[in-house]
Amino acid sequence: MQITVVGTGYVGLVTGVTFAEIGHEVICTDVDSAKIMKLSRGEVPFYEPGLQQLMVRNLQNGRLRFTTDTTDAYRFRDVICIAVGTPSRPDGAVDVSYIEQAVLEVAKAIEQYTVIVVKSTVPVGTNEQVRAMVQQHTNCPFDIVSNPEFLREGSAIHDIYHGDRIVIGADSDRAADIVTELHKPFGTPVFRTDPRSAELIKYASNAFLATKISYINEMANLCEKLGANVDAVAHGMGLDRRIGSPFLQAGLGYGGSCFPKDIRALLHMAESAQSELQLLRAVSIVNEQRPYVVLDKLKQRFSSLRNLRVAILGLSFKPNTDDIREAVSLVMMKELLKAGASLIVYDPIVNQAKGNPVLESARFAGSMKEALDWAEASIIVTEWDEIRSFPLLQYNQETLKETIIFDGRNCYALAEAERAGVEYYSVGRPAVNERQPSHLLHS
Ligand SMILES: NC(=O)c1ccc[n+]([C@@H]2O[C@H](COP(=O)([O-])OP(=O)(O)OC[C@H]3O[C@@H](n4cnc5c(N)ncnc54)[C@H](O)[C@@H]3O)[C@@H](O)[C@H]2O)c1
Ligand SMILES: O=c1ccn([C@@H]2O[C@H](COP(=O)(O)OP(=O)(O)O[C@H]3O[C@H](CO)[C@@H](O)[C@H](O)[C@H]3O)[C@@H](O)[C@H]2O)c(=O)[nH]1
Repeated sequence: MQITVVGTGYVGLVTGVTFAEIGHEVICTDVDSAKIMKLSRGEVPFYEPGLQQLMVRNLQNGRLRFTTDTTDAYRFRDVICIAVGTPSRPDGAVDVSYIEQAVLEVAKAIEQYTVIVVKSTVPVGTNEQVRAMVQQHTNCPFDIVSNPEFLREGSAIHDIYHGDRIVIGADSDRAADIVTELHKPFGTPVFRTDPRSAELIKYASNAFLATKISYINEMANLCEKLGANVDAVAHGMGLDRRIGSPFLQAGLGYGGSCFPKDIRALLHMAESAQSELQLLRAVSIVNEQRPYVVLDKLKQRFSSLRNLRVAILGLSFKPNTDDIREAVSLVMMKELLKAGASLIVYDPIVNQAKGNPVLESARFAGSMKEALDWAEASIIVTEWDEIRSFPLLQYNQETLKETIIFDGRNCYALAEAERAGVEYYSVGRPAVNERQPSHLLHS
């Protein structure tokens, strides 16, 4: 099929490249001309494992191309997928202006029956609004299909090939058949429904996953009071197939470009519809407290954080991505700087401030060792493989002094910390080699 993907961010680019890989003729377009130039040269502007290789292969075989020319991109296509951003407004509502702008350009350009697929995460009712907008600007026949995306950053290619479902929200059987056909080579089960339900499935799914995370994080708080181990609790719970083990990893909570934004959006949608989502409100509050749970441990250990040298290990909102949107590392750094601490940061991929004011106030280390050499306390924020597999024994041996470890992602077994003789604080588990509060280390 002749496909166009609008927006070359994490979703758009991965979608375009994988559609080309399964045999479609794909054009990707973006308003950001610098990005399009970069992509045309075969350079992926962000870090996503496996994407570069797949993209270059499809550029070379001619099934994939990039352009800023919207007439070229929209005129004679079977399917146009919209994958532009839908950020939060200050009140939590979704800013759909990028969708509106993209759709307007599509409506003005199409010259044959076209299926317009909305892949972006959009509030319930948006697909209907989009239909009305397109109708006003074209006499061409068209259909709108809601087709929310469920990929995760860091494992996006894997997720596209091994998805649990493809949701198709359409009023037209003809359009739903085309979108089903489009995805057929992936072999993923298809669920067809109406557009409003499809739109809500996306938000309800993200909110449910976030609920699992906040639930286990509250259990972690309780474990600390009762002397239980949250990793054992999560494991034992997850063995029940009705519960399942994914998304029960306690820690610093969820961040990223989706969960926080989508939960704000769902709360806003519910409020506008005079429907109260009490559970989801609590999920969000629990999540906002997570960085402070670990920061409080630091405050208890050191009576003052002033001039304390702290290493932040991991900056991205999760491993295997360079995305720092709503990353918990930024909240923690801001609070530590406010308390007068000095920071060194290390992340295997995020190695510059990217114009972020919080990151600009920290020193970047070129390696874990450099960060540990300098720091008196280390906070594990993102569980990159390199960070989680760093031998605990080396924390002290490398530095020839004691580095107190605050592990926000429970990367190490408690027995390992005991064996290594390190002073180790994690989440929802007893402390190892706990010492009394002191100023000594940084006096
Ligand atoms: N990031 C994820 O993992 C993920 C997963 C599932 C769903 N989503 C949803 O998918 C959507 C896109 O997310 P993202 O993270 O890929 O966004 P992104 O911010 O990384 O990229 C969006 C791209 O759209 C481009 N754009 C904006 N207006 C445009 C227009 N009129 N024409 C052409 N291009 C335009 C921007 O320049 C940018 O390159 C959002 O609704 C998001 O909630 C994201
Ligand atoms: O047990 C867990 C699992 C995740 N997280 C955190 O939750 C956040 C989100 O993680 P993840 O869901 O793996 O990454 P995303 O790329 O944000 O993907 C989510 O958001 C996307 C955008 O909507 C959806 O498409 C995906 O299905 C959904 O998983 C990260 O900060 C993780 O550290 C935990 O704290 N504990």
